[in-house]
Amino acid sequence: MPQKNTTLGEFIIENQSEFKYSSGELSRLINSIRLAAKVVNHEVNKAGLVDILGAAGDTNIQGEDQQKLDVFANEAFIKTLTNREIVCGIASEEEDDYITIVGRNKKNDNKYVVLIDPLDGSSNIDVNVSVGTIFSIYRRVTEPGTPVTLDDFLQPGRNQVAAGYIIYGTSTMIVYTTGHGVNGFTLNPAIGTYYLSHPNMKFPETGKIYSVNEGNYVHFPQGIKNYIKYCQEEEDDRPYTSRYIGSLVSDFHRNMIKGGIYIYPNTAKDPNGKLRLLYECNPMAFLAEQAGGKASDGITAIMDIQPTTLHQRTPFLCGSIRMVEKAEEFVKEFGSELT
Ligand SMILES: O=P(O)(O)OC[C@H]1O[C@](O)(COP(=O)(O)O)[C@@H](O)[C@@H]1O
Ligand SMILES: [Mg+2]
Ligand SMILES: [Mg+2]
Repeated sequence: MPQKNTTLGEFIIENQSEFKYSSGELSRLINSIRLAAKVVNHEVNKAGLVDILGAAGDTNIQGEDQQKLDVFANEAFIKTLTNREIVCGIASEEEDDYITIVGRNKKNDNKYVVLIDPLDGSSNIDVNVSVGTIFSIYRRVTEPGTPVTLDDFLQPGRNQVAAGYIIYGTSTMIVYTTGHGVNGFTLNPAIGTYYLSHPNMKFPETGKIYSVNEGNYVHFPQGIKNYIKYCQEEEDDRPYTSRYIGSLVSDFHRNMIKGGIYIYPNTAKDPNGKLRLLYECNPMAFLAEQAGGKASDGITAIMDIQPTTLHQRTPFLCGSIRMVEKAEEFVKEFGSELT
């Protein structure tokens, strides 16, 4: 068990050998994400004082109004990763297409691709509610020395070599996995160092919290409607408590610590769900499974879905294993079709 208060830098080095390709590249990659997260954290913490609140004036490929902080975070992560010569490609929620990084030596020999949601919970930026960054890392499938292709990004979640999130909340934390459990590190802002504060994080097997935007209830599939009614019944350990921050990272983080389920189903407005498979659902699913939880679209495990497009969406159920299993029972019995 890792020692509490180990710094993130020490932890990365100590655990490098766990990683089957351990040539230090992945460690350098995680270190770069740590650096970019500090840059973004610095801006988030003083958001009201600098011109970083509000819309940036453009829309992204999802048709969403980009917030200034979406654009700032996107640029910070892309710049930091590009300058460190460790990735051969980056895909982002805020970029229409993937970015090819040939590298200073123009040899395309870097081995990893990174997919990011630079700023998660954009609707909460202007109201000082916690937001995050989500990242997913794969080893490329194409030969090093050749340009990266879409195939390097459209890999099933099972192929992830690392994934995690940064939460910019009452404290700033990095929570990640390389397939050997989930660990959380808290930033000591006075000295700019992350310390291991949450070793070996585990989802409680069950919980009493459900997180869903009930404002969309009438547009939910019957199975999800019935599961929400089940959560609200006066029976056994129910009713559960409804908690919904509206930032996936923050709702996930709370549920992983306290036990709970997060649901964003398909709706009339979003027939394939709202959340993006590659840079929201896959990384959270990897963390969930590594922490003993579960993540599916109601029927199929998220990490078993074969992606077909960069920004594809999926219905998402994620959290404590017993709660996700129960919700899946309702989906199987009453269907995921829209009513
Ligand atoms: O406002 P809604 O429809 O409930 O959606 C909230 C969900 O959408 C998101 O904000 C989508 O992420 P982005 O902010 O990165 O676009 C999630 O963080 C959150 O869980
Ligand atoms: Mg998001
Ligand atoms: Mg986002």
